[in-house]
Amino acid sequence: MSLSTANLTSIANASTQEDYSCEQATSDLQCINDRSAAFNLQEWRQLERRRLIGVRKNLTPRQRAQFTGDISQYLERLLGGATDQTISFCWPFKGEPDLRDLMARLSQRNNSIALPVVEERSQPLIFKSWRPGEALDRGVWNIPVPRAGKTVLPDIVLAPVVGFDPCGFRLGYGGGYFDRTLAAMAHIPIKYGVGYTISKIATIHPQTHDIPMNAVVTESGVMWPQLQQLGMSAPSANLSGLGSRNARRRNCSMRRI
Ligand SMILES: Nc1nc2c(c(=O)[nH]1)N(C=O)[C@@H](CNc1ccc(C(=O)N[C@@H](CCC(=O)O)C(=O)O)cc1)CN2
Ligand SMILES: Nc1ncnc2c1ncn2[C@@H]1O[C@H](COP(=O)(O)OP(=O)(O)OP(=O)(O)O)[C@@H](O)[C@H]1O
Repeated sequence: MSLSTANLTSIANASTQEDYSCEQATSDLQCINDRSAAFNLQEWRQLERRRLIGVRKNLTPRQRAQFTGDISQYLERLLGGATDQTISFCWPFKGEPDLRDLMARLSQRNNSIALPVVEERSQPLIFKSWRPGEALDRGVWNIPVPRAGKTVLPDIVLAPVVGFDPCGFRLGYGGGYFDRTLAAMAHIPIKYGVGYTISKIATIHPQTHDIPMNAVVTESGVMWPQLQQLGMSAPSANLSGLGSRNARRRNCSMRRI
């Protein structure tokens, strides 16, 4: 038996409430698992993505501009001292924050800007260097990609979020591209999620392949995941398929520091 769309939607809605904790979300999932072995996490994620992109698209142009300005400022402060760093950004897509001005400012300060390219579906992304003003081509999903940049490995990866949770896990568009890419990189870059506060949910129900961000930057500030003490009323292992690599990140809060 699979869960009805109405049930999934009510769980998705409940999980957006501020006082709805990771623990609560996990025990709800246990409940669902008890009732139906067929709880479909992929289906749940798909619904959550659709809902969160809808919420994001409902921001007014004025709100979006205001939030984007605040996010850029927090990011600039966070990366302020950066020189000689390779920083990957994303060309704005589907209502993501538009960080093109920040790309230009950081580029002027001797950093290299890179943009991700989907060379092959379901494979890691590659990053190509790009300077503001240089030619772009239309890539997969029509997202602009550098025409002539060389392939680089970023020191800092800025990853737009469709959703994020207090443990710093992100939900993207469902291709698994950032997770695949980060898993394949020989040297581990600093990873910052970038998005709006309205995209925060109680948990993305992380799986073994999900790689958490070091911090998530929103218009409210730089949010750092804080792990709660282990062993505190942690439900039994293996809920929602949480792999051992991510098992420590079950119960977190986020702090602005
Ligand atoms: N601005 C930006 N550029 C980016 C990313 C991103 O998150 N933001 N990516 C980060 O990875 C890569 C592109 N990833 C994407 C993955 C899926 C879809 C997409 O639209 N997918 C379809 C179907 C998804 C599905 O399989 O269910 C859709 O949503 O209709 C778009 C971009 C590289 N460039
Ligand atoms: N390292 C990996 N190796 C192989 N498959 C992976 C890896 N990471 C993720 N995937 C697969 O990609 C699919 C989508 O993953 P997920 O739901 O985490 O996407 P997402 O985080 O929303 O997307 P994205 O990372 O592109 O923003 C899943 O089926 C998952 O198994």
